[in-house]
Amino acid sequence: MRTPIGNPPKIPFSQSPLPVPDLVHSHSRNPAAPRLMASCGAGDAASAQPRASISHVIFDMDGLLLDTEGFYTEVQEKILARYDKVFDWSLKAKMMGKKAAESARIFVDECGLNGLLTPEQFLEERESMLQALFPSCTKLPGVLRLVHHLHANGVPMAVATGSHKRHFALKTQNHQEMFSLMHHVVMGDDPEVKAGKPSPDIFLAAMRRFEGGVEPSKCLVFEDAPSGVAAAKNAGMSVVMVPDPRLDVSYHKGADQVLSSLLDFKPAEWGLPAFKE
Ligand SMILES: O=P(O)(O)OC[C@H](O)CO
Ligand SMILES: [Mg+2]
Repeated sequence: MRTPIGNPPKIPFSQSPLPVPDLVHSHSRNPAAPRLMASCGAGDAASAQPRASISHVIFDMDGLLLDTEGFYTEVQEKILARYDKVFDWSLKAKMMGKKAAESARIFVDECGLNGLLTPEQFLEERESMLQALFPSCTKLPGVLRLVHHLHANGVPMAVATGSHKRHFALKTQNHQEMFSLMHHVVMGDDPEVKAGKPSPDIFLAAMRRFEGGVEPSKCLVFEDAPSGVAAAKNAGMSVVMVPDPRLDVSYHKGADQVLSSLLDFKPAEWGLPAFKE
């Protein structure tokens, strides 16, 4: 019998103890799956006082701009199956968004593989499978519309990804036009990024590279991972979370806003130019 890893969520989405969650069915990664959308704090309506006065935007990449998280899951499931164990979303939540070496250490420790597999062997083993999958990744719903809208309105944008340079090149090779609209990209192997998310390093580095100087309170981060949401808050920034519906809702509470999809994002709520519908 296979051994589940970690502690699978015990609270189904429909019985969440969090306040005022709305079930939404539109625009999800998997249209068949209802998704949870929770709004925290003031400013739900575009006509109300903005939640913040945002001037600059920083996007996470994996699982937010590009649909690559499923590739990591698929490959890690294959590796664990060899040890007669199953990969689950409580482990996924701990690994996602982190630098490769950090998430490899978590994988080995949490799965009880010490003595059987080193983090380095894990990374080596998954590498060829990931390299084959990355170039086929697609953009997530609402990404292009939002990036084009912000660019057309002169809002400076950057990307802050735990991904290292080689993987970034493979993932983005078919999305050059979109990435060319970013002012800059900061990757996990950048010398200024001493520690991965949830450290604020990567978001602070991304902020410093904008021209003209900008304060954290003027930056809005878009993230899908719990570690990324924590990193943005540790950097003193506002954060919109667009989580996978399989992620337990307890991970939503650090975010300033939780959306089902970027298609649900309303720029005016954040003091940004509204979409012209
Ligand atoms: O989510 P990102 O873009 O920070 O990427 C982190 C890892 O590469 C994948 O979880
Ligand atoms: Mg991510």
